[in-house]
Amino acid sequence: MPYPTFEQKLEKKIISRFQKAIYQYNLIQDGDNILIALSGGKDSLCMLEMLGRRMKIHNPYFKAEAVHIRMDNVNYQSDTSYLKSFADGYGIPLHVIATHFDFSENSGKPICFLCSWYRRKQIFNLAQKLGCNKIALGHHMDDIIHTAMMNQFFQGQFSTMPVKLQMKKIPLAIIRPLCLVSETDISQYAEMKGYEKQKKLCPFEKESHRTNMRDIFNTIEKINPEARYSMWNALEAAGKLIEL
Ligand SMILES: Nc1ncnc2c1ncn2[C@@H]1O[C@H](COP(=O)(O)OP(=O)(O)OP(=O)(O)O)[C@@H](O)[C@H]1O
Repeated sequence: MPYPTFEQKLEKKIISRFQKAIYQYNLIQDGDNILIALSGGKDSLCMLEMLGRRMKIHNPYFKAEAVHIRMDNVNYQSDTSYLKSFADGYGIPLHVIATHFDFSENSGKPICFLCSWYRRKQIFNLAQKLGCNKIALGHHMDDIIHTAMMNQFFQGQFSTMPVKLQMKKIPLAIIRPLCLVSETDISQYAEMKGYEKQKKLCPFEKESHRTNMRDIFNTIEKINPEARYSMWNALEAAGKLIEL
């Protein structure tokens, strides 16, 4: 039998990490109705592919729909016809919602915060309208670790984005099925599968604390290549990965 190629090994690795997350953190159960948040970036495309492939196996048995939010007054472009046909390829209907927010709103909050808040609001509204009990977001392991670093260094808290978060007031949970997958693996996979890149990125997306954390963490990983697992274990031991 021929040795598996790099591509085959990468695909197997991503699938096995995705499955491990589903079982280890009990992210998906029989009968779930999941709304997949699809930005059009590599992470949420990969998440949709993994969920779509898993859905066909019927173990666990769940249904899924997807949503893409377009901010009309932010100058970026996503190819919605590509996103529709991508989701369609896995039998997942895509809802596209156009919305906008008021830049002049004098709340003192940064634009990225406001944009993300309005986007989340639309996603939550649609999930409730469709009777979904879960929303899947495409954050990966690096996102979760960088957030933990930011919270620790800027907020004085040891916390992060949980892999599963049950809302207190509404019957909805947020899940992050790519939580055990690294950004490098997703980038290589996206390249290998020929995922289309977004046409024009958001003009407000620039240097941020998140970019700084990524650079610092890259340096840490050069010193200790196991650092991410150490950080993950610390978050797990402190009960920061699940909020029920
Ligand atoms: N416009 C959007 N419509 C629907 N979901 C979104 C949108 N923007 C972000 N999301 C969801 O929130 C997650 C995190 O968003 P973030 O902005 O960090 O990711 P991104 O860099 O835009 O794209 P991706 O994570 O897909 O590569 C996304 O993975 C996706 O699940």
